[in-house]
Amino acid sequence: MMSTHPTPPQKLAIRNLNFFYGDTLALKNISMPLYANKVTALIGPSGCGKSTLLRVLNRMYDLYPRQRAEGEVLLDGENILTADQDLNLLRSRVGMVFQKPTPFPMSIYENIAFGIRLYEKLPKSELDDRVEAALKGGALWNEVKDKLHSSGLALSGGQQQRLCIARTIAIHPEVILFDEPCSALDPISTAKIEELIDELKSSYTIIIVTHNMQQAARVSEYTAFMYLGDLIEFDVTSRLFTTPDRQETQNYITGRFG
Ligand SMILES: Nc1ncnc2c1ncn2[C@@H]1O[C@H](COP(=O)(O)OP(=O)(O)OP(=O)(O)O)[C@@H](O)[C@H]1O
Repeated sequence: MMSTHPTPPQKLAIRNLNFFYGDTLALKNISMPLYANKVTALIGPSGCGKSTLLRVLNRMYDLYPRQRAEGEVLLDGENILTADQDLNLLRSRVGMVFQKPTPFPMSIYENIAFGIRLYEKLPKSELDDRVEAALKGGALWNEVKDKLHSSGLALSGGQQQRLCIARTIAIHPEVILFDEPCSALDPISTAKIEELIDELKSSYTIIIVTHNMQQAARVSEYTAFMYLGDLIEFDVTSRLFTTPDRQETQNYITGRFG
């Protein structure tokens, strides 16, 4: 049951979503809102379907045979699961940051410019400005401004993850999906990414998968608890972590399983 907070506008609305890996049903009739300019955390034990749900939101699963979704995912009211979607356009609107930092084997500058060029033809000076703005948005500019042409792979893990975030925001998405973005990072880098997520939500709608319940409690306004492909409970984070409606949620957040 939702508490009585006024609800913000929905950027995405998931309606009666089923997801199949071959014949296996991995998401079972999921319905939930994803609110604009808020951070929503997806939590639950391993294998419950968190990553699967995230991969539906930008049709990432379309890259694989025998994976399919049924139901509706409305982005600004339009169902993105239809066959006629322009998937390149969709993925530019719904960006994704993965668990392991995955910079391209090219310079820091090119890591950002590459994605922009896929969508836009800009004169050099404008491209430079966009690269700078993206690196600033990724809270990385000060650390790399004097070495833009050295390899992105030479950065630390935490810097590489911020480079990946900068690369994602460089193409001006509306939604950013984070799949356990801090699990390969040390506590200081983790704190930086969490701070960054907090800043990014003023411009983007953010969904984050995390195994770390403290992290979910710190960064998100809404939390969805999933178990075995079901959405067990969705609520305002502070409420879900203090007075959940469901016994399964209570068991999970108190560490009794998972
Ligand atoms: N490529 C695949 N083919 C078949 N089944 C899959 C595939 N990927 C995931 N699954 C199954 O779908 C279910 C949900 O997996 P998913 O990776 O979404 O869970 P998760 O909650 O993200 O787990 P974790 O926290 O361990 O990353 C699991 O039962 C898993 O075994």
